[in-house]
Amino acid sequence: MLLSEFVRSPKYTVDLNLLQSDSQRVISKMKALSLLEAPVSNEGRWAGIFRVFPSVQVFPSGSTVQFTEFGVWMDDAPYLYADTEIKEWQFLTDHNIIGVVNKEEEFLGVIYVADLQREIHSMYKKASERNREMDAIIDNAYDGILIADALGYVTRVNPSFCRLTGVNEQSFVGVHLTELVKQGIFKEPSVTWQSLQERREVSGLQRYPTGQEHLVTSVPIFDQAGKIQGVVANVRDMSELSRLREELAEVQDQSQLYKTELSNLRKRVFFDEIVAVSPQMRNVRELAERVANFDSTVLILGESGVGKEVIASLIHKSSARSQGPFVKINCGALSEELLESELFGYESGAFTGARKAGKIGLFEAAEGGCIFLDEIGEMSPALQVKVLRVLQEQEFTRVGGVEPIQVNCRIIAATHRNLKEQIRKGLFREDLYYRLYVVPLHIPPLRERKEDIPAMLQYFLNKYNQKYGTQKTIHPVVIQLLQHYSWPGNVRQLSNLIERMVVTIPETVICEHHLPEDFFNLENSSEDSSLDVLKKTGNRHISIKTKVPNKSLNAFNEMERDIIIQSLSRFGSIRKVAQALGVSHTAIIKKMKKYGIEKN
Ligand SMILES: Nc1ncnc2c1ncn2[C@@H]1O[C@H](COP(=O)(O)OP(=O)(O)OP(=O)(O)O)[C@@H](O)[C@H]1O
Repeated sequence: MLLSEFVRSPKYTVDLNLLQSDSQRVISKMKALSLLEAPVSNEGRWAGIFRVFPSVQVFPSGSTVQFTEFGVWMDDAPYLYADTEIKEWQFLTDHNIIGVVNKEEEFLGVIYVADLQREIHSMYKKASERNREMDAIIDNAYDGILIADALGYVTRVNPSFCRLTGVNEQSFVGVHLTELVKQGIFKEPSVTWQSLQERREVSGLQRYPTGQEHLVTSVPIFDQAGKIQGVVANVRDMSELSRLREELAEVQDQSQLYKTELSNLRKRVFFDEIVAVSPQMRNVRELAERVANFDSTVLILGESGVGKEVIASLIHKSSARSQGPFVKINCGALSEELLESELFGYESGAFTGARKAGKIGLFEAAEGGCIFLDEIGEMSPALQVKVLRVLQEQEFTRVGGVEPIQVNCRIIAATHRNLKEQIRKGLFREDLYYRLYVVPLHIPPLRERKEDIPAMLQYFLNKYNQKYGTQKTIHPVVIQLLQHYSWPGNVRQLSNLIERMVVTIPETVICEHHLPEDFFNLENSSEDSSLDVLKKTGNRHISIKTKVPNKSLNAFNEMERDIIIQSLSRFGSIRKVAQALGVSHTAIIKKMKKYGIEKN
């Protein structure tokens, strides 16, 4: 703070000439203004102070004084330069005012001693408050703090510093930093000493007598003139940090473990959606689960409706690309041109009818995810070349475009065709076949894995009961019957049949006679006839004689005949059978005649 901030214009300034010529007038004026002291200037320069003594005259010893009737003026009265910095009250004066001059000693004004004292007092108060705050901060800091002066002597350490170094305060205060190194309290090189010598911030690890290593950061302190005042060292407890780091690593490990477990669990849930009871289907499921973890191309082989798309979608859902898109296309459902523009997109104006802005293809749409090329065996050789390029170089060109486009998507292909046969016929490229055949997954037809059928029936029954809010069950005989059906449409056909029966049959139990006629009229290659099936179910009480079955009976007739035979053996009389089946007595007799059934 500079003195100039306190300079004020005096209430009344006395001109030396006036004082000498007419001191009485000066005194009257001062009295009128209730002033005891007034600065005296001589041609704009500081000359001294004129003091009015109301009664007794006191003359400071050694002063050069000039008397008037009631006052005295002193030409050695105090004055200060305006740029004096106020640090403390350094001089004593018995005057109320002090003159202030500039460098040329021209009179600028006065300062009132009382003002100055008040200001200095408040400065001290603030400084001591700040000191107390600083003390509290330093003493309570969790980090260790050491302060040394410009020469390197320690002036202060806080309790944390003593705790971290394991050395008491007395061993530090007043001791030189190099001495502390000599005593082995600080290991060479001392970060703090280095910071002081090099006049810059220095950080480093220091090992202390506790055996522990801590991070020290030392910062030199400069005054306004850039002169070094000392150094402050901050010591951070690294043991706490390394403990936290270890804890964090442990938590991260654990969270990684949970993530893996969660993703495995999710995979399990996805794969549990697939009915797989037969060993063949279990193998397919296991293999699909395994390949899901790798980004390899998968070729799924199998008849229509066996579940190729289900498997492809599950592989995607449980792969690392699961957050990306799963794009599917049936290559057999579109013409070559349309399929090409669907798969690869086209540039603007590529062909008549093309959109002006062009269009992105499905390969681009599958970026970061997976593309499922269903019925790839139906694709034309020209397009096969383009797909091969995607597989080999991960790039393609849009229809009508020249710029290659990079793509990152996993390819899963499927076909019901025998691709080897197609290659022989020249319809499928061998190079593409081997590119696709990295991991082949063969899904057998339903007729080759009959163990799956009861579980499938139950699975679809639950699914459609849930969907339609019904509570249908299936009679065990129907299960047996359906298990031995050849299922040309595989799982899709089975699913459709159950849905149809759940929604069309009014009764709760789905029985043989509910099976639709057209279902059995379908030419199928079941190796067992329905009749054989019923026989195999082995009702030991059957005492029904049947003639040799008529070879021309179709599946439905066979089933009708089986139902009558089975009902007769169960209920014992034609009347009861008619009742149970909800038809007339004569209708049963007619049917028995038709199928050559005799009741003993
Ligand atoms: N193992 C299975 N478990 C449960 N549902 C299945 C299973 N296999 C197939 N499905 C069901 O059968 C239906 C047909 O399956 P999907 O469409 O996957 O067969 P696909 O082999 O791809 O047929 P296409 O070759 O005609 O496209 C789907 O509704 C699917 O949900």
